[in-house]
Amino acid sequence: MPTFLGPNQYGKAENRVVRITRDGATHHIRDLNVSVSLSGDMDEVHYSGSNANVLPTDTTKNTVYAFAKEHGIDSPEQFGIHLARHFVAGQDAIHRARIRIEEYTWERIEHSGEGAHSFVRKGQETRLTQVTHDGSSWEVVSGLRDLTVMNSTDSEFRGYVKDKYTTLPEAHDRVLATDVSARWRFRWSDDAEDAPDWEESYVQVKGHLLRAFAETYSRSLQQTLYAMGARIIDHRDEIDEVRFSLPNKHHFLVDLAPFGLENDTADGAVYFAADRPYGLIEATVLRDGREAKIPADLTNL
Ligand SMILES: O=c1[nH]c(=O)c2[nH]c(=O)[nH]c2[nH]1
Repeated sequence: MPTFLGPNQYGKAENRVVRITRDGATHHIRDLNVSVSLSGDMDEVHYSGSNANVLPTDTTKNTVYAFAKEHGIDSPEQFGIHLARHFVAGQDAIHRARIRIEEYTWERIEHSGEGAHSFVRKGQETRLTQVTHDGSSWEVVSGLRDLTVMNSTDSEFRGYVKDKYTTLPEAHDRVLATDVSARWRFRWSDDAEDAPDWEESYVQVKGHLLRAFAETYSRSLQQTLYAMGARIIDHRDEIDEVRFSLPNKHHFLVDLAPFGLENDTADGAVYFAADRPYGLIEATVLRDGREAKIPADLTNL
């Protein structure tokens, strides 16, 4: 045969599942986007069209909804683990399952009426997880995207390389803003070990990331990135690796001199918030002795 089949996977992408739990008049929402990718003995479906090993993608979709009802959704990670285990353990031909989940969070609307069943979608970050299972080992990489943060001072950028094309003035006091996209890999990889408390872990990791952003006097976004990753690794024993992709959301001082106005950071200034181009700062922070496994390009995860 002049050709042969390379890596392949299949499944149902972007199953939108909303699970309401009732606790008397108080309701709880979990709102997920779940993508299932399966791989294994799938040569024949590609070569000859035999579907003998193919669990339909439609069935994988149904499984997501049935599991949400039967088992509930304690955390995106736990839900992903449950699904991955089911597909690999339940089908001889399926050797590996990868479950990707995005979670959209809802905040309770405080009001003086009856019941606790009104929510407003939180505009902040999207929580993410990816669970991969091959029948024996696990990889859980969680994270977030679109967590927009800004420091209105305590940031500078100077002392950089200058060549004949450099025009950027040194900044002694600038705005530092970014949309944080981060992924962190858990050490847990074996059913036999105790799994982390996924909910607690997420809240704590996000808190450390934000506090490191706020508390680091920044000489560059690179330095701030490292401080955020190092703080997570230092405080969260369950995590071995953190990867960031941080667009530098540039805020340029507007030239108001033509209008006889000084525009100086020292007494509060007016900025032009540019949307593109943007600096893009990406790096991984690792626990000593560990290897980088999260893909360099987070759009692939
Ligand atoms: O924090 C920064 N890092 C850079 O590498 C860089 N380059 C640049 O033009 N501005 C900035 N800011």
